[in-house]
Amino acid sequence: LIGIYLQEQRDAIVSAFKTFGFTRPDTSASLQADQEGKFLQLTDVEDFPNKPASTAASKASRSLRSDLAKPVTNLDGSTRSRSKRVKPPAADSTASVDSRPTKVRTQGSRSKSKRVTPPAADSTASVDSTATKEGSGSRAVQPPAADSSPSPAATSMRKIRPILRAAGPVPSLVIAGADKGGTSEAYAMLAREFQVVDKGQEEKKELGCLYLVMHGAQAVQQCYLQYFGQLQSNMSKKVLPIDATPNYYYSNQFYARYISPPKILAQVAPSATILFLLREPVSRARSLYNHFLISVTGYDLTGTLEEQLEEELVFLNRSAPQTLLNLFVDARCVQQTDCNMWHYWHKLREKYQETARNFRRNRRKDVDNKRIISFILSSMYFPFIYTWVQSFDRVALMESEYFFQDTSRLWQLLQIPRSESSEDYRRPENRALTYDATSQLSDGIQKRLKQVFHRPNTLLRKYLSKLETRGFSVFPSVGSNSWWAAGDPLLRPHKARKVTVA
Ligand SMILES: Nc1ncnc2c1ncn2[C@@H]1O[C@H](COP(=O)(O)OS(=O)(=O)O)[C@@H](OP(=O)(O)O)[C@H]1O
Repeated sequence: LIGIYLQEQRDAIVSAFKTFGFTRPDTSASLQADQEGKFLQLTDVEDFPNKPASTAASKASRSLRSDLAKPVTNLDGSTRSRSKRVKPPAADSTASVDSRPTKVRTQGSRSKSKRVTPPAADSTASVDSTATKEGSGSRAVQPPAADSSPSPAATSMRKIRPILRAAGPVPSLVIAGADKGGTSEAYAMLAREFQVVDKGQEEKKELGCLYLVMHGAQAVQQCYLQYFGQLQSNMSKKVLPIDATPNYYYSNQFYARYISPPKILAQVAPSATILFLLREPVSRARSLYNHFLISVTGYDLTGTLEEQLEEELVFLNRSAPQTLLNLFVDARCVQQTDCNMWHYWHKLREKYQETARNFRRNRRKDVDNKRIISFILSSMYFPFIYTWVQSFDRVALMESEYFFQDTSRLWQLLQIPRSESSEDYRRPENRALTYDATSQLSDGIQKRLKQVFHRPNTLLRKYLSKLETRGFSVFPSVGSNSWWAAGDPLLRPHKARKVTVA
């Protein structure tokens, strides 16, 4: 932990130096370019360090293993065949977990005195249909057959298959984004098929354990222990510990400038699969706007969607954010070993809050310090995806629109045997909610949105294509018809309808 802390501090100091224009000689050329606001050539994306994420993940896991005194519970017999044995948590250590209130606990009712006991070795059914019995009742996932030149499909299977193995009281699957990308439906489909939290826990889509990132990896791990500590198959269902908190990908609530949430999560759950459902940015903005308009309080949401977007576009076109934006959008900073992208991201967001508040103050008197939602920045997916891939080698990505067309594609993506159910798992409010005229966008703003998303979407497409060749699951394939293949948001024609709330 001291090592991580020192590394974070070092990143912070170097980032601060860069922000103020002081650089080390070896990075001065790129910073010079940054400050001139020049974009990297697109070809540079292809030159992104092809650092195998597994190295990062295993390094992170190694460091946590030595740091965390408390061993994790093994949920699946298959892990017993590993050379390293995982011990169940001691009863007293569990008590200390439970006695420490966390932010997450306040979100739902949790039993404070719950003791975590190790599940019976054979109680958890392996999810993998290829699992075979090994030894006395323990189950193991068969390693993929060795192939000399794996096809992308075969490689992606290899990447994804480990999802089917529960590896302790930590999530096997994290649906990390995007909010409004269809994550509730994806979660509901999985929760219908699998036991997702332990029986004493209320089923909850967004566990939010990573919100504790400021308190370190151990706090995150302890939070998961509450949900998954006693996770066992209830016989009718197989086990798949899931955390589906869709704004993890851009760390909505962390404000942990010098901490990389994916890095911390990789220390806690290095073998987790990270799923992203990426919705076309403008549809996402529209959906987000309606969501906040109708069911969320505590944010300063005024005016129509167009007015909100206008504000953000004006901000993004100013010269000061441009420099930050270029650093952020290109994920250029991530390519330097001494730079933390999250620093630029949070700075950018903070500046937006400040600027938008000033815009609003000029128009009306009653502006307070409520948070202001950004509809554009968080849909610039590329830098986020990039940093997540640096920490995890099991990442699956699907275009939301592709998922909406046929939700059973989720089973394919995750290599889970197909479910026959064709139920609509959408939240009732999502099913009943329709947009009203306040989400209409003029041609002028659509054109400007197209421009602002051109660069991030192009980078995303290039990067996804690279990931695909590296064997990551990307659905649909980057070559086929998708909004990211188009390079620009599709800006589909949109009919105004009456708002009805269920
Ligand atoms: N099958 C299917 N077909 C079409 N649209 C679908 C489907 N499943 C989910 N959705 C739409 O996804 C939006 C909700 O996304 P999330 O569940 O990720 O939202 S949230 O972030 O958890 O609040 C929400 O979008 P909007 O209706 O545009 O707001 C849902 O309607």
